[in-house]
Amino acid sequence: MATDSWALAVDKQESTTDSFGSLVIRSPPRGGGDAAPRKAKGTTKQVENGTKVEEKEDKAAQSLLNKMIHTSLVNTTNQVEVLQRDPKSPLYSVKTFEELRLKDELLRGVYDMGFNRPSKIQENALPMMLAEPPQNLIAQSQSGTGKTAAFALAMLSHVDPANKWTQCLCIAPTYELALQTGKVIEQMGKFYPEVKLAYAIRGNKLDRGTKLQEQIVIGTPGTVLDWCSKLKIIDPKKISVFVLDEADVMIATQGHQDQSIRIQRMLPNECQMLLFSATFEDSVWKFAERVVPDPNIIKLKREEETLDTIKQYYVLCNDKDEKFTALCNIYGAITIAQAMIFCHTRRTAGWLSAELTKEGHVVALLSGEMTVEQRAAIIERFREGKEKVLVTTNVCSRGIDVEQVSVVINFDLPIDKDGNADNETYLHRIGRTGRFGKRGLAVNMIDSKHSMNILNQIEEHFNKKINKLDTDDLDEIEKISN
Ligand SMILES: Nc1ncnc2c1ncn2[C@@H]1O[C@H](COP(=O)(O)OP(=O)(O)OP(=O)(O)O)[C@@H](O)[C@H]1O
Repeated sequence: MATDSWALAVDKQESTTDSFGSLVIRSPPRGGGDAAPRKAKGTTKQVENGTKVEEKEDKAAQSLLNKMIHTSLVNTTNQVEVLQRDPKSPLYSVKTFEELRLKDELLRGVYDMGFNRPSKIQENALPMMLAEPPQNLIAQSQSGTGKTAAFALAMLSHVDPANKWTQCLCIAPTYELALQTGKVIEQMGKFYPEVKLAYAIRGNKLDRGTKLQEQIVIGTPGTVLDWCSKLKIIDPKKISVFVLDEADVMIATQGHQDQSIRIQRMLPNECQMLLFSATFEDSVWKFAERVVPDPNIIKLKREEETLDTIKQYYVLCNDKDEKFTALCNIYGAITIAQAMIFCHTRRTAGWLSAELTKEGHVVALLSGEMTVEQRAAIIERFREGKEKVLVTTNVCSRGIDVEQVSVVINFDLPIDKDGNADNETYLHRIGRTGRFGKRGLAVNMIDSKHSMNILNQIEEHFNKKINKLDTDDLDEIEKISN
């Protein structure tokens, strides 16, 4: 992978940031008839389309939800691994936005958004993205770590506002994700009176041969491909920065992978290729290598979630009514700041939240048929402490980071599609508690031989014994909360 030509010259960065204008937005169509629905499907309704569709839609909805609910960066426990093409090249790191030598107008945009310092991924990726000659990059870091802001800044930095044609092209997997990213570019470019942004998304109909003047285009692969080829609205040969965002979601969407590669093939060799992903399984990596030749690689590793600070118990019950009684007993015996309760189906979640409400609890219910906006609003209310109990199915529970959650109840244990223990989901669920060094409590409700078997699989997987709790014995429950 090493090449002789690698040069990451920070002192040359100025040359990439010399001319800027303001950002004028070509607005996306509002509520266009063919706008993709924001509702997360992907559950039973989509069965006829097969499991791939389910996965795709959930991933895109989850990703959108993450974007909507992330207000702060996960900054503390991350480590960066930077794999550069030339091992001899220095690892550049910038500690302040000033050190990036951004144009003043861009700096103003950054500070106006409330950013004081670059996040880890920004600190590492931006010097590479702004280097001369342009460097290709594959970057992976979890959701909410500042990737979008990083490449938005890179695109804005590369644009020459005097040139009235599209110079930067960014593709995102869905209509909504493209809009969210567009918003970040709009905000960041607030102080640049000449730079314009256009949305290549369904519903934004332009005539064949229209010569687009916007320097930045954000869109979905299908429409971008049409604009570059059939409709000749963008001249791909004039693109100098190509960003592929959410690569992991992209490949889960049928057709997007091919379309992305077709777009990439139309771009000139010297075009800078940047690819971002929140996760990096093999399939993403293979795709990334096809899209980004000769890449620098940045991976931001999150510290492993650990079960060490979480006390885990199980409760033996015969049916869901007994599980509910056990739950009430736990609530009667210990003070719970906030709790998350996971159910296997929407039906159980709905039933449970109704029962808890009857008992006088203020309950929030989150389930798969809700729109992403509705989910984001519920999660926000829960984070603000307006409700103390969140009952949820698994569908939408990732990305919920609530510090005050002290108890996680697995009303139903997580299982994979083959009916075996879903260890990763278990870790993720109970990892909601016991954060930031606080001690957490996780209680698993067992109501059948099968669920006991699942629990045993989980114990074995994590090599950790889960003790039995007698919820009829109030003293015993009190003890576990100490
Ligand atoms: N340097 C920074 N300082 C403070 N906040 C920041 C900084 N960079 C980004 N943010 C904010 O952090 C949140 C997450 O950033 P961003 O959306 O760029 O993350 P992401 O890694 O792209 O997430 P996703 O994978 O979900 O797209 C946003 O609210 C953004 O405004």
